[in-house]
Amino acid sequence: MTSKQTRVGMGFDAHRYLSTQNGSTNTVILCGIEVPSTYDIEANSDGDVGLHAIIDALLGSVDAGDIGMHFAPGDTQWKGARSSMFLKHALAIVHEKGDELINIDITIIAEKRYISSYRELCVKNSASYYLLASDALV
Ligand SMILES: Nc1ccn([C@@H]2O[C@H](COP(=O)(O)O)[C@@H](O)[C@H]2O)c(=O)n1
Ligand SMILES: C[C@@]1(CO)OP(=O)(O)OP(=O)(O)OC[C@H]1O
Repeated sequence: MTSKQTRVGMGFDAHRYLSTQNGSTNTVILCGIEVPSTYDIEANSDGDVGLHAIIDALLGSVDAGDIGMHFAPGDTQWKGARSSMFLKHALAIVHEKGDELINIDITIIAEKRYISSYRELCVKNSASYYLLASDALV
């Protein structure tokens, strides 16, 4: 008989803000959705800090390294890449190892802009990537 183990992964990411010429039409990507922002995010990919942190947590939970080991920082092939693609890769590794995702808890630290009005959309959208009910992603 095999016993089931619960593994916990912890992820973190931080990106600098950049000024933008686009003014009020500018957006950044957060948990896969476009959020209006008067700043840009400095990144090689789409700079989705939310998904990058989750990807690190997923990879860490199954001892599969971190995001930079799978998608090298600065590699031009990832220029502007959507982070949902990186996430798909990390999830596939979790599933290949016979593990399943039960719950995600994510904290976004951003003094500007105030993002609570996007919270529900971010949760619903992120949960859809994992086929999780949105109450499993908080
Ligand atoms: N001092 C460091 C910092 C990062 N890495 C690798 O790069 C990846 C991306 O890191 P960010 O800080 O830019 O998010 C990270 O996953 C590491 O693989 C490093 O090797 N040394
Ligand atoms: C996935 C990568 C690929 O360039 O994306 P970045 O946008 O550079 O983001 P970061 O969180 O700094 O590091 C992860 C990188 O490996």
